[in-house]
Amino acid sequence: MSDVRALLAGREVELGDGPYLERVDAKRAPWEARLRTWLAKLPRFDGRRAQRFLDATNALEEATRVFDDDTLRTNLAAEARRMHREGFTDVCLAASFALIREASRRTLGMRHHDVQLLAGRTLLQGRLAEMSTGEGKTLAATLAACSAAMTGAATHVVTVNDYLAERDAEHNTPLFDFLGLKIGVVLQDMSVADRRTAYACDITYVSNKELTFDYLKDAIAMGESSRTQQRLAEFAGGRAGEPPILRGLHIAIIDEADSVLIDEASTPLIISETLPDDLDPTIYTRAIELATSLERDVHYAANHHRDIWLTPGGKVHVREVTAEFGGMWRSAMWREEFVQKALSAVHGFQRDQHYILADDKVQIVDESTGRVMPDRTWERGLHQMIECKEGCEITGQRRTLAQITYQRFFGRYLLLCGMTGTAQEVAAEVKGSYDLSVTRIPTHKPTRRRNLGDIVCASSDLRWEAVARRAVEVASTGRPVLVGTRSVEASERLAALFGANGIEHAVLNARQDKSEAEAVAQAGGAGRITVATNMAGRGTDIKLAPEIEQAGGLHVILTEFHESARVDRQLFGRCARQGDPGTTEAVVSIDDDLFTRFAPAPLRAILASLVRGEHASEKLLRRYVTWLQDRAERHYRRQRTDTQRRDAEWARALGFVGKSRR
Ligand SMILES: Nc1ncnc2c1ncn2[C@@H]1O[C@H](COP(=O)(O)OP(=O)(O)OP(=O)(O)O)[C@@H](O)[C@H]1O
Repeated sequence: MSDVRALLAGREVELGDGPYLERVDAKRAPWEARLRTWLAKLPRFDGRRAQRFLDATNALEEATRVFDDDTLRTNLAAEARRMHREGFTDVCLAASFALIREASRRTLGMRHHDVQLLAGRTLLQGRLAEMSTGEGKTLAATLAACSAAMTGAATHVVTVNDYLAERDAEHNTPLFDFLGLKIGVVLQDMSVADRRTAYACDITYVSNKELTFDYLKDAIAMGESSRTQQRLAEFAGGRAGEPPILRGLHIAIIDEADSVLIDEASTPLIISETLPDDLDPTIYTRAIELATSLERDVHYAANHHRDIWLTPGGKVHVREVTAEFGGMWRSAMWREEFVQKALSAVHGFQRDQHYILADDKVQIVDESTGRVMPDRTWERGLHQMIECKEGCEITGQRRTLAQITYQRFFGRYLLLCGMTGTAQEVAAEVKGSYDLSVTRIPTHKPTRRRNLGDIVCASSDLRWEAVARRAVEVASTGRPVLVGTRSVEASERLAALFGANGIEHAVLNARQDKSEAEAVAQAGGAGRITVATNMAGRGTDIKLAPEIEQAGGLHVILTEFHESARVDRQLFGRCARQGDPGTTEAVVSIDDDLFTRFAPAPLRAILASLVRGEHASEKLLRRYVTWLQDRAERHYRRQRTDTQRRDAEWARALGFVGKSRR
C-alpha cells in the first residue's frame, strides 16, 4: 500500500483483498452514471491554476539546465519522495516535470512543450487529456509515467497494439535509462515468465488486450480449486503456487483512450476453452449448402445491422428439405438455429472485410483498428459455420471460462488516465462508464491542416477511379499521399487498380502487417503513395523529409466514411502534425456502408438524386454524414450498454455460485 499513496491523493478507495493492489468493482446506482454523464458537460475553470503551474515549471528550467546528470537524478528522487508524501500536487509536479523535461532534452533531444506539461499534469489528476493528433502524446506521457514510477507505482502505459507498445518504449528508453527506471514491453508472443519480468519493471508498455488477458490469467490462477478453476489454471500455464504475472493495478496511462475505452469496449475479453466438438461436421456443410440456396425476402429477411432471420415460409421450406436428414435436424429449434447461423456466415460476414484467411484459418479483423485478432473467435457456432463456408478445418466450439469488460477492468485501477486526439464526442460516455473527465489541451502551434472537401461518387467503381486519379495528381507534385481504406479487400482493390496502371505504391493491411514499420517509415517520401487500412489510422507517425514541407506536406484521402467520425479524424490526423502543412479530402461512394446501413431508405434516394455525375452539395453532404455518424454512434453505444449489463450479470452469477472473485 505504501508505494501508491501518491496515486490515491487522499481519495477514499475500496481495495480488493487479492494478492495485489486493485480497486473492487464500483457498485453504482444507474442514476450515478447518468449524473456523471451530465456533469461531464459542465465547463471546468482551471485556466489560472494551469497557467500558474506552467509558470512554476518554466521558472525552474534555468536552474535544471546547470545541474549535472547525477544532481538531476538525485533531485528527482527527492521530488518522488515528496510526491509520495503529498501526492501529485501542482507544486510537486512542477518540480518533477522540470527535471524530467531537462532529462528528455539531454537524452532524446526533445524538450517537452508547455502543452505537453499540461497534458502530463492532466494525466496525474486522473483525467483524460484530449490533445490533437500529432501533438506528441508519446512524449507527454513520459512526464506522468516517470513521476508515477519514481514513487514506486507499477506504471502501465497502455497502447492499442504491439507495434505502438514497442515503438513508444524504444523511443523513450534513453530517457528512462538516464533516470534509472526499468522499462518492460509485453508483446503477444511472450512467455508467462517474460511477461512477469516485464510487469516487474518500473514502467511497462503493453497493449490493452495483452494487459487484460494477463490480468484474467492472474485472476484464474488465484481462483479456488473447483473443476473449472483447475482447468483455468491449466490454461494459464499450470502456474499453481507461482506469483502473479502483474504486480498490481496501480496506474494505467491509456494512449488512444477513446479507442480502448469506447470502441473496443463493446465486446468483453474472454478466456475460453475448446470443447470437444460432438456435432457431426455434416451439420455445418448441410447448413451452409442450404443457406446458399435460400432466397432473400422469400425464405429469409435481413436488416442493415446484419441481423438475419428465417421467414415463416423459410421455416416451412427448411423443414421440408431437411426431412430426411434425421438427428438434430428433427428439432425445429436446432434446425432453424443452424440455418440462421449459416445464413449469417454466408451473407453477413465477408472474407477480407470481416476476416481474412491466414494459415488456413479464419482470423477476425478488427474493423476500427484494421488488425487481425488471432485469439478471437465468433461465438455460438458462427465461427465454425464461417470455417465451413471457407473450406477450413472446423475447430471445436469454445466455452467461456473467464471474462471481463474494459469498463470493469480499467475501473479497478487505483489511478486511471488517458490521452487521445478524439474525445469530445464520447466525453459523456467516458465519464459515465469510467468516471474520467476530459480536459482539452491547446495545440503547440496553430494547425495548418486544410480540408479540400468531399467528393461523392455514384458507385464504388467510380470512387476507386476518382481516388486513383487524385492520388496520382497530388503525388506528381512531389507530395506523399496516404489513402485510407476500410477493409483489406478495399485496400487490395485499389492496389490492383494502381498496379494495372503501372503506378508505384505500397500497401499496409492486416495481410501485410509484417512490414508495418518499414511501410510507415517510407510513407513520407516525395511522391510516395501508400494505401492503408485503419492500421495506419491511429498512432502512426509518418515522418516527412524537409523538402516535403515546402511542397505542402502529406495529403490524406479518406475513401469511405467510418461509422465513427473519430476514426475519420484520426486518419486525417496523420497529416499536418506539429505545425506541418497538410491536406485532407474524402472521396466516397453512395454505396458505402454508412449510407446503406444507417440512412433511412427515403434519404438514401435523396442522396442518390443529389449525386449528379460525381459531386453532391458539399455542405449538405457534411451535415448528412454527421447525422448518420451520430445515429451510428448511438447504435454502438446501446450495444456497449448491453455488453456492460450482461458482463455485470455474468459477474454476479459467478459471485453467487462462489467460484470466483470475478
Ligand atoms: N516536444 C517535442 N519536440 C519536438 N518534437 C516532438 C515533441 N513532441 C513530439 N514531437 C514529435 O512529434 C511527432 C508526433 O508525436 P506523436 O506520434 O507522439 O504524436 P501523437 O500525439 O501521439 O499523435 P497521434 O494522435 O497521431 O497518435 C513525433 O515525430 C515526435 O517525435
